Amino acid sequence: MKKYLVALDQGTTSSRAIVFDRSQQIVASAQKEFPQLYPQAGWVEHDPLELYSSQYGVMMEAITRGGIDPAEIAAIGITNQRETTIVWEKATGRPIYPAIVWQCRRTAALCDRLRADGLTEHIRAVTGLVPDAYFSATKIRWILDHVPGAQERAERGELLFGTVDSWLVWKLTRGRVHATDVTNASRTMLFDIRRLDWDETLLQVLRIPRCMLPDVRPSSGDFGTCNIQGVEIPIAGAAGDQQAALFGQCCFAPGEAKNTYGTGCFLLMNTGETPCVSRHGLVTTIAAGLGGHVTYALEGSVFVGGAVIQWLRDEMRFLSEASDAEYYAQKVDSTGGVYFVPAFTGLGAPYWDMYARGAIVGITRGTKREHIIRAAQESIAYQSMDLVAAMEKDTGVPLRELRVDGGASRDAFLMQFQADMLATPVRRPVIRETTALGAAYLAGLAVGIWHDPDELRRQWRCDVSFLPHMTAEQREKNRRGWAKAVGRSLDWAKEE
Ligand SMILES: Nc1ncnc2c1ncn2[C@@H]1O[C@H](COP(=O)(O)OP(=O)(O)O)[C@@H](O)[C@H]1O
Ligand SMILES: O=P(O)(O)OC[C@H](O)CO
Repeated sequence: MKKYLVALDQGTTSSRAIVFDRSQQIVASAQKEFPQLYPQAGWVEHDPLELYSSQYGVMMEAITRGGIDPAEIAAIGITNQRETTIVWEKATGRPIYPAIVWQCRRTAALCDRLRADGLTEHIRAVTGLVPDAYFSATKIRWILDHVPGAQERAERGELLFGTVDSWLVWKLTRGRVHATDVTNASRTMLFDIRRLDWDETLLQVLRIPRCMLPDVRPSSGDFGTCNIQGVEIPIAGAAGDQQAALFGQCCFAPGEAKNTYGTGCFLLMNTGETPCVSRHGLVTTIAAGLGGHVTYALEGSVFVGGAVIQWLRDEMRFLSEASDAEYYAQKVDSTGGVYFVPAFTGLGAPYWDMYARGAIVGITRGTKREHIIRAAQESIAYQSMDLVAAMEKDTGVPLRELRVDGGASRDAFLMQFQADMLATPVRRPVIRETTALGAAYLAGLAVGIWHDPDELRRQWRCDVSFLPHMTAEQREKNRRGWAKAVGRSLDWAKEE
C-alpha cells in the first residue's frame, strides 16, 4: 500500500528531504548544505547543478535510511527558496549562468529605472509586489543581458527560465515538464495575480520572451513523475517555501498567520479569496489553495533573519554553533543599549531600501561580545515586529497569535523576546518542519492520502506557547531604540 509522502525542501542554505507517513510522522530525513557564492559585494549565487544534486542526493538518502520501497511512496511534494532565478538550455538542460539568489542586489539600478519610468503602480496593481531586486523579473533581464547571445536564443525558444521548483521539476521529470505553481509564479514580478497569467506589459518592458516561461499550475496537482528505481512516482505538489509553511501550519482561514525564522524571516497572513493591497510596505502574494480556489496572503519579508547568527558564527567567529547564541544572549540582562540592524543585503519589508546596509550602533567601552550576540538575536524579533505592525495597520485587526517555525525558532530566548515585543502569544508547533509538511500536505491531498484541510487542522499540535511578560514601558523604549537604529542604516550604499 502507498503510505509515504516525500517532501523535498530546497532552501537557501541547504537541501532537505523528509519522508512523512499518513499520520504525519517523520519516518526519515536527510539534509545537505551547499556553498553560497558571493562573487561581488551584494551579489549572491548558487550553482543550479549543486542545488539539484544535493536535493536528489538527500531524497535518495532519506528513502534509503527509512528502508522505504519506492513502490510505497504515494507522491513527492516540492517546496523551495523562492524568486531565485535559473535559465537553462532546453536541449541540454545546462544552466547558462549560476542561479541568481533572491538575496542578490545586482539589479538594484534596474529596479530604480522601473520606478523612475513610473511602473511602480502597475507592478503593485498587477503583481502585488514592489519593484525590488528581490524578485525574479530583473534577474532574468540581467542574465539575458550578460550572457552572450542569450536574448536571441531565448527569443528562438532555446532557453527556459524557472524558479527553483521549476528547475527541480524539469530535472526530476527528465526534461518532460516545464512548470511552476501559482505561489512561485507570484514571486517573479511578472505574474498577474488576479488573471493568473504572465503580464504582457511587464514582459514587454523587460523584453522577456513568453516562450521561456513555465506553465503555471495549481500548487496541489500534477507536475509529472519522477522515476525512482524503476517506479514512476507522481510529483503532486509544489509551492514556494513560505506558502508551504503557511499551509503546513494549517493557516487555512483568513486572519491566520505564521512567521518562519530561517535565513530570512517571512511573515504571511492568509487573507482569503480576495487580494488585500498593502498600504504599509507589505506585498500581496498567492497562498497555496485547494480545489481550484485561489487564496491570497499578505507577506512581509525580512532578508536577514537567522543568517545574522550564521554571520556571527562564520565571519565574526563569536559562536561555534548557531545554537550557542541563546546561551550567550542570556549571560547579559540586556544589550547594554546596543542595536544591530542586519541590513547586509538592504532591507525588505516594510522599508524596501535596496541601499540600506548593516549597522551596529550604541557601542560603548563596556560593550561585550554577549551584548552584540544578544542585539543580533533581538534584531530578528524587531524586524518581525515591524512586519506585524504593518499587517495590523493593513488589516485593521490585531494579531491574535503568531505561529512560528524555521531553524531559528528553536531559540527560546528569541521566541520569548518576540512574544514580548509583539505583546502577543507566540506558538511553536510540535512539528517544526512545517515547510516540508506543507509540501507533503499539498502532494498528499492531490493523490488522496488526505481528503480535506480540516483533517489536517485537527492534527496541528502546539509544543510551546511563549506568552508576553514585558512591561509596556520597556517595550516602547526598545521599539524607539530600534526605529532610531534602522534610521542610521537606511540609504547607506547609495552612490552620491
Ligand atoms: N538555535 C538557533 N538560534 C538562532 N538561530 C539559529 C538556530 N539554529 C539555526 N539558526 C539559524 O537558522 C537558519 C537556518 O534555518 P533554516 O530554517 O534551516 O533555514 P533555510 O531554510 O533558510 O535554509 C540559519 O541562518 C541559522 O543561523
Ligand atoms: O530558504 P528560506 O527558508 O530562507 O526561504 C527563502 C524565501 O523563500 C525567499 O523569499
